[in-house]
Amino acid sequence: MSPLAEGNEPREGHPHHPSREELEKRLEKEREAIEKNLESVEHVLVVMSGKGGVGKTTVSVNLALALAEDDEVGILDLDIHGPNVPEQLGVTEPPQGTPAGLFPLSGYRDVKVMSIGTMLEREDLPVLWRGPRKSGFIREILVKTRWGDLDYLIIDMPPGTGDEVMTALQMLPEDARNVLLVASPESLAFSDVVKAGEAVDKLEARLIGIVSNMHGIVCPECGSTIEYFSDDYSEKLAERFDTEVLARIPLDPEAKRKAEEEGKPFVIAAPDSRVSEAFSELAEAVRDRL
Ligand SMILES: Nc1ncnc2c1ncn2[C@@H]1O[C@H](COP(=O)(O)OP(=O)(O)OP(=O)(O)O)[C@@H](O)[C@H]1O
Repeated sequence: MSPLAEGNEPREGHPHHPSREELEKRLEKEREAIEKNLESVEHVLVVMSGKGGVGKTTVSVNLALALAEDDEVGILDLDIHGPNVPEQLGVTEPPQGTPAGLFPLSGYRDVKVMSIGTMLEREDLPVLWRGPRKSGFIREILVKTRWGDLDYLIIDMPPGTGDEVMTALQMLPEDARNVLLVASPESLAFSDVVKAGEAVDKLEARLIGIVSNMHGIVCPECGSTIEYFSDDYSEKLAERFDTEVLARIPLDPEAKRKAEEEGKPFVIAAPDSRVSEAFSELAEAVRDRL
């Protein structure tokens, strides 16, 4: 409802607060544009987590690269406050903006990247935006990005279930609302991931599975994976949401060292590591479920 009584709108050229109906119409038009825009994309996968730092971006980037071994892949980074995707995929230039839309640049393995990370004037300054501006930005990116033909588009969300997640899931067409939840085997993250799982349901999205990150540690001496929790909370999550743990990604110190040294993701810097193997398994499971 407009704050002004109906029949008493501001004069032409005066500040105008759009009514709920006007807003709904605008959103509907944008939804249609997004649907049209995604016609050239075969599958969309939204990567979410309930908690920061569990490895959502690591999973998005390495999964994208594992899929890109055989398929055309794009990645949309919607983590407005911590956009790390371009850097991890070796993209430093901003996307090409033309009247026909925004054209993503390609990183390693030709993965197409779209992120606010390469659009900012100053990388060292924070983005201090309130909810409506973030939502507007996400809608604009979804409307304007020209992905071209893709087999998979991975969307890396910020942690939690805030404005960005709600906007993206509400604007995506129904068949694009496929969610992969990143969890960890420990109890600490459990209740937060449960909330994210509940949000998936409320936002009428489809949970395709759970990935348990930092699941055990790879012994640098013998190469076996050492479990360090007696209970597996990712399994409990899968039971709760009637889904499956699609992959268990270990913490691999040796792969991490190589990745740090080269400044590249695990799958590129340490292709033969246990962690890269786990990402290939995840890619297979994702292919099966989409
Ligand atoms: N399986 C793993 N093995 C080793 N290190 C990992 C693994 N997964 C993630 N990390 C490291 O943990 C840190 C956090 O990961 P990442 O940035 O992917 O988390 P995130 O959930 O996206 O964080 P944010 O909440 O900031 O969005 C990074 O330094 C990453 O390299």
